[in-house]
Formats: sequence, C-alpha cells, structure tokens
Amino acid sequence: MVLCMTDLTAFPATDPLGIYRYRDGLYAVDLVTAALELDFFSWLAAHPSTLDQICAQYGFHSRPADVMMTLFAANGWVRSVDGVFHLTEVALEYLVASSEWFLGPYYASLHERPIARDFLQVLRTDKPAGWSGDKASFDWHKAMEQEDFARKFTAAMDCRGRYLAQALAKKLDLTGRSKLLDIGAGSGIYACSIAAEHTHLRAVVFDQAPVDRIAGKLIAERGCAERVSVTTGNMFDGLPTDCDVHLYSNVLHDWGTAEVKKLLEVSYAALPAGGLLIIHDAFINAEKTGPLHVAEYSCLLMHSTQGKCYSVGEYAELLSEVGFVPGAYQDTAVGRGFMVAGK
Ligand SMILES: C[S@@+](CC[C@H](N)C(=O)[O-])C[C@H]1O[C@@H](n2cnc3c(N)ncnc32)[C@H](O)[C@@H]1O
Repeated sequence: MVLCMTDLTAFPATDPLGIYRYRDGLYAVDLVTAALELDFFSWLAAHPSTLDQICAQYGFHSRPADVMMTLFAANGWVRSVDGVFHLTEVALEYLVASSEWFLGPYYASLHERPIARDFLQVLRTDKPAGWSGDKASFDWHKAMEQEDFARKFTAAMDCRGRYLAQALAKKLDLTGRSKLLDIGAGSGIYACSIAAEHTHLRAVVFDQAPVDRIAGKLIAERGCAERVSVTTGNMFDGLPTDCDVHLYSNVLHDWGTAEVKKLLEVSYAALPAGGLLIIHDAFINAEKTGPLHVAEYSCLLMHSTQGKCYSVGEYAELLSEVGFVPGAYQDTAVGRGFMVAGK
C-alpha cells in the first residue's frame, strides 16, 4: 500500500536559496536605516560599548538590540572584543558621519518606510510592531486563531516546509525511535516528510484550532493519515506523553526567552527518559557573527513576533537549564539547521 500519495522523499532539481533569501531578509535594510537615522555608528565609533551600554544610551531593550548588533556583526561592520562592540574599518569609512565616505544621506530617503519607523518603536518598547499601538492592534498569535488568517499563514509555512522538511528528514537519525510529536506543527508537512523518510515511525501533529483542522485535511490529501494523526491543544499547557521524539520546527523563534524555556520544560516533562528533542530553525552561530542570511531573517522575526533567531549557544544554555543534554548543531538547507538534545 502507498502511504503517501505525494512523494515527500523526492528532492527538486534546483536550489531555491535566492528566492527564500529575499523573503527571509526583507526587513534587514529597514533596521540599518533606523540605526543610520539615529546616527548610531558615529556614536559607537566614539564610544565602543557593550550591549547593556548601548541599551542604556538609546533606551533600547536587549532582545531587539541584540538582533541589531548581530546583523551588524554578520555584515562585518562591528566586532565584539570581550563583549565590547567596536566599529570595523569598513563601518568607520562609510557609516560614520565625520568620514568623507559617509553613506548615511544615501539611506535618508528610506527613513519614512513603515518598517524602519516600526523598528525605532520595537527597539524602545520590545513589543512586536503593531501589538502595542493602535494600528488595528495586530496580534500574530491571536490572528492564528482566526480561520482566514490561519489558512493563509499555514499555506505559507507549508510551501516553505515542502523543501526544508525533506532536508531535515534526510539528516535525522531516528533509529530505534517510534513516535514523533510535531509541536506547533502547522500543516504537518514536517511530520509527514519525516514519516515518509523514516518508514518505521508514527507521528502526531500538535497544534491549536483552527490549524488542527487545516492540518488534518492536508495530511489526508497527502495520503499520510495512516501514520500521521492530529491532536489539538495549547502547547504551553502540557503535551501528550506517548511520544519519544519531540520536534519544534520554526516555533521557538516566535517567542521570548521565558516562553522558550517554558516550552522546553513542558517537553522535558512529557518525554520519557532517553527521549529526543529536535529544534529545527534558523540558528545564529555560537560567536554571534552570522550567518548573514539568518541575521537578516532575525530582523523580520524581531519586528513581528516576541522572538528572534536564537544562537546555538543560547539554545544550549536554555536546554541545559531545563535538564536536557544538548547535542551538536547541523546545517540542513537555505540557512536552516537543527539541534538535538537528549533527556
Ligand atoms: C511559525 S508556525 C510553524 C509551523 C511549522 N512547525 C513550520 O515549521 O512551518 C507556528 C505554529 O505554532 C502554532 N502555535 C502557536 N501557539 C500555539 C499554542 N499555544 N499551542 C499549539 N500550537 C501553537 C501556530 O498555530 C503555528 O501553526
């Protein structure tokens, strides 16, 4: 019997990197524009500073300021020496107002771009753009409970995952594992692709309404319903206890550190001894100097959610605090990768 009507193990013939990258990196230019509007680089040239000192000087919060400095480090515009950020030669030549090569005025016409304006707010409030203000008070997490928004957003995650999920599935070692829980699964594309690749495995797609219904329909259409089921729930309230593998794919990056830690705790409580946790996401490297693609994507997440792209080191620290034993990080495709941890 054919379990998956769509062949979720087949790989496309060409590399979509450039197409993902325009979408992922869209907001980075607006964060650079916001910093230039504040003449941030001229100040940093005269005052090499730690992240805390930068936050104190500008009234910034550490999450958005960290995303900003990681973007500048990934571009090679700042270098951190013992936690103190210094401008590099290229930034001193082109980003400092007193330099004859200063390019600030070239960006001045971009100051009024809505996302650049938003970034000034997010840096100062730590609130995702539109959440705090009167702009129709858009709340991404609330919007996901509405049928129309959830359908569109889930379709976006699904098509993105069609390629990424296979790249992940092919690299995972799930020997001896029996049941995977895909938490905040969206359409279930990751659970279906992993089940297609690892034919001994069953999977459970865990999400909230109405995404659960959307997922159920797509799983059936893909012919995967025999081994992939759907469970509805709030992931912060507890998880099914009959799975020996947990997957968080592109979920933790939507949340602040406190919520990430809470989700890891919920997973730790639900997994059996010897259980495996997989974080699939876009990771900043341990030194927080890149990759540039991920540093750019982190700008978008910082703008629109409570999260960001966390570094390998930040995840390892949180996992250890909760009791997991963090494992190695591995690249998959288009700036993504995964990290495993054992209970
Ligand atoms: C960014 S999407 C990731 C979807 C999919 N894992 C992927 O990699 O494309 C985040 C998902 O988390 C789900 N989610 C958010 N809050 C949740 C909650 N409290 N309980 C369960 N699922 C939740 C959303 O409905 C959404 O499907």
